[in-house]
Amino acid sequence: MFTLRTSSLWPRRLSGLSSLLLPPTSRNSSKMASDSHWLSAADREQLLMELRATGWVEVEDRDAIYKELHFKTFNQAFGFMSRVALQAEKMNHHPEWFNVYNKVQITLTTHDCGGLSKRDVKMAKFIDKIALNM
Ligand SMILES: C[C@H](O)[C@H](O)[C@H]1CNC2=NC(N)=NC(=O)C2=N1
Repeated sequence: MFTLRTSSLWPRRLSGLSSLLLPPTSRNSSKMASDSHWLSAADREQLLMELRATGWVEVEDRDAIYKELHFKTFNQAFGFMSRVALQAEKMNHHPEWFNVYNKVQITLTTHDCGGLSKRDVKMAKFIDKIALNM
């Protein structure tokens, strides 16, 4: 792990460089953090319109989106869930879901901010893409 040691004499004008010297994961974490913030009103309108078009609906009593997927077989449904599970781990963003045989019910929301964030949109688009290819 790379740590940047700066003395109190560190020239202020250079202090801004310290964030550039941090390993990329540290910089990305701020991006990741912004992705888990509540959607802005403008983003919300546009992004939810796109998701409604592919069958996502807004949940009534919470800031979340929901979709029900039906597959030909349980194996296809489980295979779909396995692929989504790997993506969820990769994104550190997990669906709330329920499976009975060939049916998968999915609710997406960001627990860290108590509502919808860009991560939910990214996960929903991933789910739509995977479901099409099952
Ligand atoms: C500690 C861990 O990073 C957090 O709890 C992650 C895990 N998966 C998550 N999934 C979802 N849907 N929302 C979150 O806020 C979230 N946070």
